[in-house]
Amino acid sequence: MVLSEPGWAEEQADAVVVLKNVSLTYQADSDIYALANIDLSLHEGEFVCLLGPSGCGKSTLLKIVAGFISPSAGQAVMDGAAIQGADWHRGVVFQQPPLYPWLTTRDNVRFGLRMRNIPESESRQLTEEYLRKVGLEEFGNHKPYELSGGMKQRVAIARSLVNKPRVLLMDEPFGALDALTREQMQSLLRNIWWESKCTILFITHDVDEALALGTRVLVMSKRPGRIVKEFKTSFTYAISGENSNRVRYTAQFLQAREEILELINRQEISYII
Ligand SMILES: Nc1ncnc2c1ncn2[C@@H]1O[C@H](COP(=O)(O)OP(=O)(O)OP(=O)(O)O)[C@@H](O)[C@H]1O
Repeated sequence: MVLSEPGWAEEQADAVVVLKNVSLTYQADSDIYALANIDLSLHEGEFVCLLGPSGCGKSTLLKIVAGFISPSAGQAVMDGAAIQGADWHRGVVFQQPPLYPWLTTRDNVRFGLRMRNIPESESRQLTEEYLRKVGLEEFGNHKPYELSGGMKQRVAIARSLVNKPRVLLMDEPFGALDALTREQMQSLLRNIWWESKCTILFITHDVDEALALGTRVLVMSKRPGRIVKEFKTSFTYAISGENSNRVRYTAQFLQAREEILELINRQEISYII
């Protein structure tokens, strides 16, 4: 594993999304400085995990990339054009999947395709393909209340992926799941990422999850959030192979884990002081 500080210049090549000197201030009773001077590039096919103390601006950063909010300063760009509003090229998955309770699994997955007026036969074929990919082909006619938490999250993932987005933005998608389901979902996501080659930005509070999935792990400072350290990682490849769990106990994995935890804890402590 190579450890290195974030470098703006070297990150420009083959970037899908670029945030350049982005800051975000929420206008509340008093101004809330959520993000400060963020320089970040997401490259084609990367799996970038974002960690940091609670309230440091992770979701804010993701919302800027999604196009839900605009930076107060700086630029957010995708494929060379300013990000302006939400767009199906950037799929978003939240911790609590906002599924339509009155629609079946199949219709929830198809919803975005219908909005985009994709022809019926193509939409049907894509929906079945993605239901299969997330292992829900037998639950197409179920309503959300008939599904477990992990299954609902599978629907949310399929609903985003069915649009074949170039970028998938995930805000603590497995945070509410039990440990076993969480590991199964990580494995499912890793396979989908590998197969689809889409670029993923993934927020988590779980250092092990970030190291097990990411090809790059970014650690943010306390608010106003800045990216303070970047770890290039490749554990995800080994974990996808045989004897996967051994990787989690290797010296490299444990060292990276300790370093990241120490960085975050340092931020949390100085935040309290
Ligand atoms: N719409 C808003 N209006 C005002 N302040 C906001 C708004 N959204 C977020 N904030 C504030 O901005 C800061 C960053 O919030 P954000 O949700 O981005 O942090 P986070 O790192 O994702 O937090 P957590 O890890 O706890 O989910 C927090 O202090 C939060 O209270």
